[in-house]
Amino acid sequence: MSGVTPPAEGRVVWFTGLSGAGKSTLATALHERLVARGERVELLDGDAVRENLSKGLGFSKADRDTNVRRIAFVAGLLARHGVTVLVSAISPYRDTRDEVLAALPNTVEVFVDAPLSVVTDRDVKGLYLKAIAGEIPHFTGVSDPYEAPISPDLHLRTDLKSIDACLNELLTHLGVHDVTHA
Ligand SMILES: Nc1ncnc2c1ncn2[C@@H]1O[C@H](COP(=O)(O)OS(=O)(=O)O)[C@@H](OP(=O)(O)O)[C@H]1O
Ligand SMILES: Nc1ncnc2c1ncn2[C@@H]1O[C@H](COP(=O)(O)OP(=O)(O)O)[C@@H](O)[C@H]1O
Repeated sequence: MSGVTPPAEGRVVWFTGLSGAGKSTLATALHERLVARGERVELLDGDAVRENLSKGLGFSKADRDTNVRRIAFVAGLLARHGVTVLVSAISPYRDTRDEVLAALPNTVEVFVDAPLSVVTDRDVKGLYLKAIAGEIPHFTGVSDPYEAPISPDLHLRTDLKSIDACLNELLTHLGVHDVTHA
């Protein structure tokens, strides 16, 4: 047997919340900071995942659950090799979220939270207007459920705090002493 020590398991930081709540913004900012520190980190973002790993899936409960389980599977493979994995996905169903998080190592569940009125005003992708007009069926928060985490590791109110303030909370929670932005 060789004496190569396997890397310690990586963390999985799982961002959940409504469309437009700020998951991608915060996950991308955190990714940037961790990369700058030389950490091995990968971002699994809802949009990119749906264009590749989950291409063809829709937004029924069954399809969303499949999407979330696929993301968790890949996150687990990466984490096993010492990679920090940042997941950004609405992941609206509590039972599925709890199930996949329980099976992953070193998880941090981040509830990225802003009221529906705020995300509708932001309407980052112009989808809420269409969803409210009935043009997008099963739209989370409008015509499909979002089940908020009951006791997330971190609860970030993005309507009350700036991006920088949220990012600092994340870094503090992860125990990251940010030398690059001191
Ligand atoms: N019906 C419906 N409901 C919610 N979201 C919708 C829908 N149709 C398309 N979109 C766009 O898809 C993005 C959400 O994909 P996710 O993979 O994160 O969703 S899920 O976790 O499988 O529920 C989501 O992206 P984000 O805004 O980044 O959350 C939307 O842009
Ligand atoms: N504290 C905050 N954290 C994250 N995003 C914020 C915050 N405050 C305002 N925003 C804005 O909200 C929007 C969130 O969009 P996005 O990150 O794409 O959301 P999601 O990935 O959850 O769909 C962006 O335009 C971002 O600039």
